[in-house]
Amino acid sequence: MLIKHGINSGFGAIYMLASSPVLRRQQFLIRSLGDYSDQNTNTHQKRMQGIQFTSGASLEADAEKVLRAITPTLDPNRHKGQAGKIAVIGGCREYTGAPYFAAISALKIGADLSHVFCTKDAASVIKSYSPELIVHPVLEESYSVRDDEKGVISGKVLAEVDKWLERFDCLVIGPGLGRDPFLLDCVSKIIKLARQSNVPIVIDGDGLFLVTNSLDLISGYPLAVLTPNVNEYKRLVQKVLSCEVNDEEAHEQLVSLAKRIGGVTILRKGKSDFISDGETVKSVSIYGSPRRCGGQGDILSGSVAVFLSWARHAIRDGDSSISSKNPATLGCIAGSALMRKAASLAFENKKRSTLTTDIIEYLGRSLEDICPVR
Ligand SMILES: NC(=O)C1=CN([C@@H]2O[C@H](COP(=O)(O)OP(=O)(O)OC[C@H]3O[C@@H](n4cnc5c(N)ncnc54)[C@H](OP(=O)(O)O)[C@@H]3O)[C@@H](O)[C@H]2O)[C@@H](O)CC1
Ligand SMILES: Nc1ncnc2c1ncn2[C@@H]1O[C@H](COP(=O)(O)OP(=O)(O)OP(=O)(O)O)[C@@H](O)[C@H]1O
Ligand SMILES: [Mg+2]
Repeated sequence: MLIKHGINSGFGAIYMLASSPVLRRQQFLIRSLGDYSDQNTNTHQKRMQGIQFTSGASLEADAEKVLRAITPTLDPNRHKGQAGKIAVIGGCREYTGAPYFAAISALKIGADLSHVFCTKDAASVIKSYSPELIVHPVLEESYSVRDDEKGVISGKVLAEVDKWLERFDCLVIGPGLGRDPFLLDCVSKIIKLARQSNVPIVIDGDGLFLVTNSLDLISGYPLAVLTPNVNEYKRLVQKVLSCEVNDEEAHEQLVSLAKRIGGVTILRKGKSDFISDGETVKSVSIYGSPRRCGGQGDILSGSVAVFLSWARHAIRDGDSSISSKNPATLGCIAGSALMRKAASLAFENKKRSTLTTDIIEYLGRSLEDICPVR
């Protein structure tokens, strides 16, 4: 309706409104949904349009449909690893919760193996949270490395990660990583290696601090997903677009941001989550939880990693219910929806005392409600 209204407003009205944010927004929506109106004229294409534009003029994604399309069936013929091998690069002296939340969420959703590459101090703590995680104490912070050893140690860190890299379906870089310059320098090299091997990467937390200051690391890599919260988004907009966040033209700004970083996918977290790959924008507004305890973004990053991997497989298998060819946007839609559904179930039960670990306990049931195991 919004679009028709905009088109039929008459030239005079359009002319008068030419500079208004409302009209610019309508024009943006028309551009963004261009494919949709083209498809409307062709019933076959319309039937085949699948996921991407099922909500008509609304930006709201049909997240349940995405979840059903990409979640693999539990097939007894499959072997360990085929449902996903995820690695989280994060965890330092200060933060051990964040990498744990991301890595355990990946397993609870259905990945087969979840690794964590962290500093030595963090490793035994993370192992003690869960025997399910495979923890590599390989990262080093400046305080434990002499200046003259830095080259050698950096080479060792890279070699340790490289041994495993091609086995992973997706890396999550940043939860609880910290901001130590030496450690971040090693992580920059890990990102370069991942790109060379075409391994998808979800960048969150301190990983966003790193890439915001070194955009070349991810620029032009379509298998990169950025999951900024309010602060992280503000820093990205300032750095990339050299302006402030503009909530009146939020969608246009998000699309421009993703485009300017060369078509990476950005999931802007907030009251509603907004997702863009520089071409389209989609929202996920499923009711979540009013509790804002720390760690929910970490659940999201681990979830997006799993769903992105599954979406890649579904697209490769030619699943006809998937019209989008971008596994990154599908992974974001699915991860966002599942996280919000789990948060709402946890809140129903625990109210004000809801914690991140409670939400993690509802990931399995939330997915089961949408895609029951057959
Ligand atoms: N258990 C663990 O191990 C966890 C570890 N984590 C890890 O911590 C690292 C840093 O990540 P981060 O999220 O604390 O950094 P960032 O976003 O810069 O926020 C810093 C401060 O900004 C503020 N602020 C926040 N939101 C705001 C808003 N909407 N609007 C306005 N202000 C807002 C607020 O401070 P306030 O202003 O309230 O004092 C907030 O404290 C990273 O590695 C991450 O993975 C987390 O994952 C949590 C669980
Ligand atoms: N106001 C809100 N209402 C409902 N859900 C929200 C709201 N803000 C964020 N969320 C949801 O919570 C999840 C985490 O977003 P948040 O902005 O808290 O990330 P974060 O700050 O990176 O978290 P973390 O503490 O893990 O670092 C996202 O899935 C998002 O959809
Ligand atoms: Mg965060």
